[in-house]
Amino acid sequence: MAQPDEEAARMAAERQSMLIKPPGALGRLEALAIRLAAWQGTLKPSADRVRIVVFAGDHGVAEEGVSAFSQSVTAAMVRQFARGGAAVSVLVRSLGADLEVINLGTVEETGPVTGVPDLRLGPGTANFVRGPAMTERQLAQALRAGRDAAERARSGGVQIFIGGEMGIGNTTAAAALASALLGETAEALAGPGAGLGTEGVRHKAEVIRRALALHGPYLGDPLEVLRRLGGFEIAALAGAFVACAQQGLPVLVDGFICTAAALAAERLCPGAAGWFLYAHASAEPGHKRMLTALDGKPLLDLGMRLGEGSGAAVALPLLRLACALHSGMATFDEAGIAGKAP
Ligand SMILES: O=C(O)c1ccc[n+]([C@@H]2O[C@H](COP(=O)([O-])O)[C@@H](O)[C@H]2O)c1
Ligand SMILES: Cc1cc2nc[nH]c2cc1C
Repeated sequence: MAQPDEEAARMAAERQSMLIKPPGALGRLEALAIRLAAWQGTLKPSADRVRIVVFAGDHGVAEEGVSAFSQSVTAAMVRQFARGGAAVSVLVRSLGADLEVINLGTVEETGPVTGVPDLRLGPGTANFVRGPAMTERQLAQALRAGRDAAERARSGGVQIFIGGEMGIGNTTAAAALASALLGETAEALAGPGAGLGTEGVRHKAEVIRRALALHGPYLGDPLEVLRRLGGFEIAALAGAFVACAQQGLPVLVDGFICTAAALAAERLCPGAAGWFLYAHASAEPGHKRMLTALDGKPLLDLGMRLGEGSGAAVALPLLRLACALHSGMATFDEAGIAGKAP
């Protein structure tokens, strides 16, 4: 695991105390700048070079009727990511960030989509109510795809890594995964996802309960939990997040599904979460429990529940502004302003 630079953190904290403001007056933006300084090993950090990697995949458990949308939406959205019409496409343009989209296995073929490598590991995962979601080989390949994306980002000079996901049914997989990892009930983690009503959420919790009963004896090992209950995109995110932590590349974690992947990453590689920031509180009710388990305090709470990395993209300007204030403000000495009253 990479280690943050504590000397850079100390110097950044000292600089914060010298800037022309009452100590602490910039609230959490101060701690954010200091953490980025420690992660980047520099007094004046920046969050200019950012990459969003969206992993897409379909879920066998969708056949249980756990989503308000049809699986064809997953492939359709992959095409939109590339064509520029999706929310994340607009956000990356607006932020000047890079976007990578990786199809790990949609039910519908997307056809050739410019700029989207087709790493399909199958036509979606298997239905985990009947057996494991992935084979060992599929899990290894998904983890590898995530690791490769993190390594490309690192070697490309990216300063902040954002993972995104697209997969109809993936809030069921994320809830099942988190339920197994946290020892929480299915009811505590099942929510509306992309748009279920009350009865739909009740059915979704029942489906998760059945899956947990089936896989129960094998849920002691986080890798096996990921293989049995996860998804291609969730495993890829977990692989990417572990690799980011190992290389010292900070991660801005998006919503419900990405946080489930962050939880899996922390269980696979304890200490990895030391490199994660949580962008926002998803409207999906179970998200809070995952954040509590990770001791994560989201930056924003806008009621978002889109995925695609969109919540992280929306939070990115806060990181940039924290860095700009930290680097650009004058110190009391420079401004010739007296400090505290004698
Ligand atoms: O990121 C979130 O917090 C979030 C919360 C609810 C839904 N989503 C998105 O909605 C899709 C999954 O919803 P569902 O109901 O099909 O499981 C998937 O493509 C996610 O990106 C995302
Ligand atoms: C249209 C649509 C877009 C999405 N983007 C991420 N998840 C999504 C789910 C749906 C249904």
